[in-house]
Amino acid sequence: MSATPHPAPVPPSGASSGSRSHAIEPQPLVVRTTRIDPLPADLTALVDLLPDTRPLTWVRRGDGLVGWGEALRLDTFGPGRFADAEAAWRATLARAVVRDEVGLPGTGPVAFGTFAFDDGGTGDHFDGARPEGSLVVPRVVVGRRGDVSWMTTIAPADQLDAPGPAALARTVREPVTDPGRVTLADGAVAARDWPAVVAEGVERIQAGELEKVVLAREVLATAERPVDPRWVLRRLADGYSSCWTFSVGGMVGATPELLVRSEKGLVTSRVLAGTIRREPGMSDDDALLHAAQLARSSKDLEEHEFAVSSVAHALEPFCSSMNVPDAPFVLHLPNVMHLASDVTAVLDPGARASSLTLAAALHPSAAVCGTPTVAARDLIREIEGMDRARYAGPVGWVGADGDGEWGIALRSAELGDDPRHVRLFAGCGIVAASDPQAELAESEAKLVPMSWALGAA
Ligand SMILES: C=C(O[C@H]1C=CC=C(C(=O)O)[C@@H]1O)C(=O)O
Repeated sequence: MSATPHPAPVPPSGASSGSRSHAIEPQPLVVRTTRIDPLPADLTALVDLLPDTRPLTWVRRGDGLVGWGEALRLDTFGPGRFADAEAAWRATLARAVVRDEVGLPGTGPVAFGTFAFDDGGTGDHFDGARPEGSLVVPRVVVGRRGDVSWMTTIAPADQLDAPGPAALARTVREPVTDPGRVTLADGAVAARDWPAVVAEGVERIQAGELEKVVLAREVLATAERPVDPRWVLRRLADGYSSCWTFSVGGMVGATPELLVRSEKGLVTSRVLAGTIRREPGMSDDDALLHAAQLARSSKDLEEHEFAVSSVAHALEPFCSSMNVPDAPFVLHLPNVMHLASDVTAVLDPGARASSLTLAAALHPSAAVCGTPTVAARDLIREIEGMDRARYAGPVGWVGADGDGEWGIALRSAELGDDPRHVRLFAGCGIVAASDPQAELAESEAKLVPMSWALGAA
């Protein structure tokens, strides 16, 4: 096992140590979950609890988890980034002392995680200095599921805080600030040059090297004032409430794509691929016409089929039965519509697979990489011209029993070390019939949630 644990110092608000410590054996964690009064029902209620430092978030339609502070961080590197994280999480749990008075998914010990798209196998970007995977165990987690709300406090045994609502009161919560004027600029590949990258992808597909590749681009945002992640999270949770709004390790976004949810033996994956733009102010009638056009588009249906089969194929070894819909439905979002399929399966108890194991097996699906996987990943490394970092990688949470939820970090951005700088990402599935200029327009539409959340659009 090669995870690097970062034991917490003694922070009043649970802030991270940020330093590396290879040899320190972390203290066992003491975990306590208690029920708290129902939280207000508005969408951003959970997000509004967050302090401004390194907020952890996984919320949808007002339910989910938020966390802060760092009881422990487990950083992993290279191709073993998932397996090492899983082993380190299990070892942490084996020594933990847990009192869970609620007993729902997301109560008890929880780790939020984020993983890089690429395994760091090759390339100039991978210098071994930046982890390709991180699990963060917060000091405080607040969760809500329907009308049940809870709080979990997690602390190394030698740093116990008073549990329960007192932990909320102790949190230093600065007022949420807006980033001021935000300007956008080209990233590693300029927007005007990106269609040529797509054209190269199309050519390679037409030459028979592969069937589908997902190519992405970045846009760099510079804000007048430091970007407060809570500003972005609130707006995303309000404006994209059917998506999963996340914030882990500086990656923030509102993803419509659920890589996997594993809950009490039932596995769900929402697979998306195939997109049509939704113009601002489009009438409902026009939206329906667009939806019908998307549902009939052979190019989009082909793109979608690759993604669905990659998910079904990856889940199969872990499941005793599976339902793969015959045809996709159209998912309506404020900026785009997608072809979507909800794949459901029953976990084979003999496989003993956690949600993290399933996420590792599913990643990278053809919704973010391509078909065949290795050829597509190699082409991405060769022609995309940027470091995806954690864009399009798994992001989510895992609990003590291995159940959890992992999204794909899409419609996302990376908050920089300089808090005024943000990298926004968007990618498009490319097949033989793709048109580079139309893909550029599609990527612009996929950038809308983050640029809007920043106030740049
Ligand atoms: C890669 C992205 O979207 C994927 C998910 C849904 C639809 C997609 C598409 O139609 O190309 C992409 O496969 C992205 O948003 O950056």
